[in-house]
Amino acid sequence: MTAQTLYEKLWNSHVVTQLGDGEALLYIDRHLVHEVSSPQAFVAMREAGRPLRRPGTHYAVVDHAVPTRSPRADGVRLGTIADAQAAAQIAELEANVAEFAVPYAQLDGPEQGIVHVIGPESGFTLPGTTIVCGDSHTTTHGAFGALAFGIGASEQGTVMAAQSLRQKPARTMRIHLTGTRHPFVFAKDIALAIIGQIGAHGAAGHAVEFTGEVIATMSMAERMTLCNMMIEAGSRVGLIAPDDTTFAYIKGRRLAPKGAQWDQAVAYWRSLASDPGATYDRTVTIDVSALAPQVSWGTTPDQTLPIDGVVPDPAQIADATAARQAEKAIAYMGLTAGQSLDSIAITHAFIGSCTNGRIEDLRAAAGIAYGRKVASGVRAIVVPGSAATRDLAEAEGLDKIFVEAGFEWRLAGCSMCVAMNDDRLAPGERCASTSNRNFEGRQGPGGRTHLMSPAMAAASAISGHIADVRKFLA
Ligand SMILES: CC(C)[C@H](C(=O)O)[C@@H](O)C(=O)O
Ligand code: SF4
Repeated sequence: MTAQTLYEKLWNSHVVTQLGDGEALLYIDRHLVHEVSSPQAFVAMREAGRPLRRPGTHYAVVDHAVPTRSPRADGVRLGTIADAQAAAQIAELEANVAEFAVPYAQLDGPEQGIVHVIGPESGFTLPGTTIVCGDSHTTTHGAFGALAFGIGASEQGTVMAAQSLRQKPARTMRIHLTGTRHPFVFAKDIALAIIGQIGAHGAAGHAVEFTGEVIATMSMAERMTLCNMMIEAGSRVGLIAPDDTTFAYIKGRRLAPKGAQWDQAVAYWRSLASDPGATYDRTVTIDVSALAPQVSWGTTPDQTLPIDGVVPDPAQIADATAARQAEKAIAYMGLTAGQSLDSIAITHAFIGSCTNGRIEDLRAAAGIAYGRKVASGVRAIVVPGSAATRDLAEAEGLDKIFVEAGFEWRLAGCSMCVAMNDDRLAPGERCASTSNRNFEGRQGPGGRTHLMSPAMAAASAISGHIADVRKFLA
């Protein structure tokens, strides 16, 4: 048999039937649901008078609209949400999951959190499965060796009714990471450097698989950060072959296989790795040894440079379109060509999101915040990716480190990653952010976003300007 890549194995094992024209009917194992993208699909099911084909294969949560502060000490309750639109979205999701018997991570329950954080934490995300969600950052789950991708509202309805989707296979792209990184260069820096190099559409049409010795050194949190960001390079699929790190992460989680099933599962999961000699349509090799921490200066994630760089001069950019885009981005961002990136003053710092709201991210930020103070004039918020992450962080005392340093310690949710809840920037405000998108208005109309790692965002909060975290190395 010909050597297969991880992607090909996942694809082939889920094809129900070939439909012609290169399309296949693909079996969908699991569907994650959140309040923003799911309402239409439930309406369609209701109108068609259909039940869900396999209710237990869906898992719903509220994350985008939830406030991260509550007048109640024990968390957010529907009745305490002031924003009428947010409250309505959450109420609708709750009514839908009750009507269609979809398992639901309660708003005030122990598994609430960002959909891409709680999927893995609950053991819902498993290697070898197909996972979909009406959300572009579903790429995150590929870190487990699952074929996971974002889908639209009508496709969500199809999955609910038929447990399958028409799909065309993607081309394959291998991103091979070699070398040894600086201790303050994280998965986020590597992701931003990749996007900076290949462009915001550089992986379009491709399923990306990460390989190389750097992956072996990464925790699941870092692997998820990498895969999460691949949608910002245009790829709907980011993949990493499951290994012992993956299995150690999954073992014992609520929905993970147990007993003899566990052993069978691990044996199968091990077989998913790309075969020696498997070929990819494209390969990009990146040596991480010389990488500096990265920061975005513009309004697309590929407008990113090493922290020791300067805001580019559009006049020096040869490509006319890129030059125009740079000019527009510099104007929106209120920057000056030639200005050093580590001199840009900030008003906000946001540590959180499905990219960087996991316990490892909070530890990295707390390591920088410890014994220091947020600069005056900066509002810094730390938003755990899930209630479970928040509990774990509190058990480790991270909340105290943050609060003593002047950071606000919040409840779980998407928060300032996306302007769909109370946490947002006002026009002209500038944020050092650990999220994944720096589009115009992403964190609030007129707000300015600089993407970076949690350690960099903490260093920036303390410095009052975008700062090189390597200067904090004791
Ligand atoms: C609201 C949702 C559909 C959206 C997405 O698809 O990613 C959001 O999560 C985002 O990050 O922009
Ligand atoms: S944290 Fe941000 S990127 Fe992730 S699902 Fe929420 S809004 Fe989307």
